[in-house]
Parts: sequence; C-alpha cells; structure tokens
Amino acid sequence: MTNTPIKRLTVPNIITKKGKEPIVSLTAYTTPVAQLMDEHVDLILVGDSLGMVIYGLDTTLSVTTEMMIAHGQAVMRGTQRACVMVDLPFASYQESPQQAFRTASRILQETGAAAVKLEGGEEMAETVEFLTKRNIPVCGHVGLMPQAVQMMGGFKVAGKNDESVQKVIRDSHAIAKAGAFAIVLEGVVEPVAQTITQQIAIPTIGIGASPACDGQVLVCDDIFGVFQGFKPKFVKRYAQVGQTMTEAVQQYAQEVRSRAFPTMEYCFQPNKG
Ligand SMILES: Nc1nc(=O)c2c([nH]1)NC[C@@H]1CN(c3ccc(C(=O)N[C@@H](CCC(=O)O)C(=O)O)cc3)CN21
Ligand SMILES: CC(C)C(=O)C(=O)O
Ligand SMILES: [Mg+2]
Repeated sequence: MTNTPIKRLTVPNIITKKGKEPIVSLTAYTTPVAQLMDEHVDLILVGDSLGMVIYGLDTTLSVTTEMMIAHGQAVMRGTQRACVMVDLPFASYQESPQQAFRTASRILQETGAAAVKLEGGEEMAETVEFLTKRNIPVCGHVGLMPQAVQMMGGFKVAGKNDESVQKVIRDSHAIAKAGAFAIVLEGVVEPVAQTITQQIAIPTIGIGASPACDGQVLVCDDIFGVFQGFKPKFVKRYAQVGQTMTEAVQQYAQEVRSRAFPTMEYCFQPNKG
C-alpha cells in the first residue's frame, strides 16, 4: 500500500474560493502549531506579528527577514496541505521594487512558501506589480497597517471618517489592479469591507473587518488564549490554553517541591543480574 501524498492548496486554489466558500486563515510560527492546524485551514500566514507574539517586542518594526525565513521554514516542515504565505518585514521591501524582489525571492527560495504578503496601498502598487509580473504571488494588506504604527501613533482602526474610507477603498483597488492574488483588510468598518469585497475580483481576507469579507484571519496565539499582552476587539478566544499552561506549571512545581514527582514510573532501573 502506498500513501497518496496530500496535495497542497495553491494560490489559484485560494483565488477560486471567492464567491464560493469562505477562506479560513490563521497565523502560525512553529512546526507543532502548524501541524495541528494544517488539515483544518486553507491559508497559513507566517505573520510578522511573531515579533510581538513570540519575541515579546512592542511592535513589528524590528522583525528581520532572517526571523521570517526561520519561522517560514518551521511552518513548512509542519504542513502538507495548507497554502503558506510569509509577511515581508518592515524595511525589507519599501525602498524599491528591486529591494522587494530580492527579499521576496529569497523568502520563497529558502522556505518553499507559495507567496508573500506586504503592507501598503497605492504607494506599494508599483512594487506589487513588479513582483507579480516576475511570478512572485503577493497578498496585499490595507487598513490598519501595523508597520505604520509610528506614523499613526498606535494601532488604529481605518475607515472611521470619510477621508480614511476613501483611502482604504482606493488602496484596495490599486493593490488588486497591480496583480495581488488576495488582500488582507485589517480593522476596517463593515460597510467599507463589504463595498471593497463586492468591487474587487480577488478575495478579501478580514481581520476585524466583518463577515462581509471572503475569508477571515486571526493570530493563532490570540484564538488559543496564549497571547495575553493585549486583546484587540476583533479577537475571539476559542480556548484558554495560557490558563491551562499556568496550571500545568503550578502543579509540576508543587510536585517537585513535595517530591511527588517523579514516581517510579518515570525513572530508569538498573539492569538486574
Ligand atoms: N497578538 C497579536 N494579535 C494581532 O492581531 C496583532 C499582533 N499581535 N501584532 C501585530 C498586529 C497588531 N495588531 C493590533 C494591535 C492592537 C490593536 C488594538 O488595540 N485595537 C483597538 C482599537 C484601536 C483604535 O482604533 O483606536 C481595539 O480595541 O481593538 C489592533 C490590532 C494586529 N496584529
Ligand atoms: C494580523 C495578520 C494579518 C498579520 O499581518 C500578522 O500576523 O503579522
Ligand atoms: Mg503582519
């Protein structure tokens, strides 16, 4: 008996879901977590949120391409079925389309991921076109852009006033026209997310952008209840794994201190005779 290899979802498979079925996406950063979600999600994002979630940084700004590659490789090792894309980190692509090509091509070559994601609207359209024309699939990311945290003075929801509504709509059209295969809408109010989703041909993947989007993405540690640093309004905790881990540590500490652990069952015995 031979095992039929599991076919990995491709970028065209993701595009085809628009108008048919919702795209299920989560971030992952490590092999074991990627493994446990592989058969249940369509698209895994190795997000630059790893800087905040895994490394304890206050923003994503000092995440490096080397960090993205190491975690991209870890996620690829843990998956067979899901389509995997990797965030381009801050300062690795904004300088020029050529710089973006060098970073994105290196990430695809060294990780085996299918696509990259980058933040930005109209100002990044030329770069998105440069990459996609050279066969690098790109997912856009507009609305709340965490890499713009210093310009915005915080992580602020987009499309709350008329001007920012027009901007996020223009940005989405520009990125779609430039050849992106999908676009993440982050922190976008429902009517605006709905308008964009109706107007553009590629899938919209929402995070805090309402069910009107073609798919949803969240940070895995947020849905697990592992990340405790802050909780954006759009996060639903589906488990309390952080609480469970704390209880495990407390119980272990108590058993070591009382010498209740390890019992014989966990010990090696000398050979007899
Ligand atoms: N754990 C985690 N989850 C995320 O979703 C996430 C990260 N980290 N790191 C990278 C970015 C940063 N993100 C964030 C961070 C904070 C808010 C936040 O506090 N939002 C406020 C509203 C702010 C406003 O519009 O005034 C909220 O109440 O949701 C939102 C997104 C999303 N991303
Ligand atoms: C929140 C998602 C969309 C992201 O960009 C990340 O995890 O870095
Ligand atoms: Mg990101």
